[in-house]
Amino acid sequence: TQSTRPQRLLNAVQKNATRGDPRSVVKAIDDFCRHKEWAMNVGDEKGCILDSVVSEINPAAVLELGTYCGYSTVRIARLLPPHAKLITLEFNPDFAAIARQVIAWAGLEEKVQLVEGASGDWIPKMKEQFGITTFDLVFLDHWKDRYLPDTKLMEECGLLRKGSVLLADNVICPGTPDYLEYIRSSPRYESRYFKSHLEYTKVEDGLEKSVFKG
Ligand SMILES: O=C(NC/C=C/[C@H]1O[C@@H](n2ccc(=O)cc2)[C@H](O)[C@@H]1O)c1cc([N+](=O)[O-])cc(O)c1O
Ligand SMILES: [Mg+2]
Repeated sequence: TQSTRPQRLLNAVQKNATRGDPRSVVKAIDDFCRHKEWAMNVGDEKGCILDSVVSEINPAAVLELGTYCGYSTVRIARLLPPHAKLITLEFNPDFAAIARQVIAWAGLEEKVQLVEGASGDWIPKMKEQFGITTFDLVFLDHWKDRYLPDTKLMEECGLLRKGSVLLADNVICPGTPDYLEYIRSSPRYESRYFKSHLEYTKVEDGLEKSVFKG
């Protein structure tokens, strides 16, 4: 049977990365996507911006929307302090199965809770299911038309506190125009655009960092 791209990406990790070494897992995926098959990971260039935002916040509770193969999950989790938790939501069970193995290869299972299902269903259940009060950081990288409804849902569910940071991938390419319009015009957020490039290409893309004012 034909393998899928996520399966080939996992094979590249298992072949080229060292177990328990998150940096080598990140490098193996970037090498695979740059030289073998493009895949929609945040990538190394935008990944460095992600790293700096995570390190600046030093978050105890992180939510990632859109795990895919677990590339950004590993990038974020490797920087978290002990006892910090990253909850990552993945809708596609095949992607989730691959991501679990990538996260395990990096040795980060203790810090990551991968939850299968739709963000719209799970966001309202975060508090009761996972004992979350608020998230210090949310990384949005799932379906682009879900960024805005899910942000409004997180506000309504009281999952954001004064100072919570939303970091959104792909605000230029593929683009999230309704989200950008909302977040940049809302008095409840301080937003800043980090110009970069679409992963593994020269096309412009960037990350929007938005701090919730409460
Ligand atoms: O489309 C993009 N991303 C959509 C990601 C979607 C992921 O989020 C999951 N999800 C998890 C929970 C949900 O509720 C819904 C989906 C989906 O099952 C998928 O794993 C994209 C596209 C390009 N591109 O160049 O075309 C570049 C990028 O960086 C991108 O992120
Ligand atoms: Mg993306």
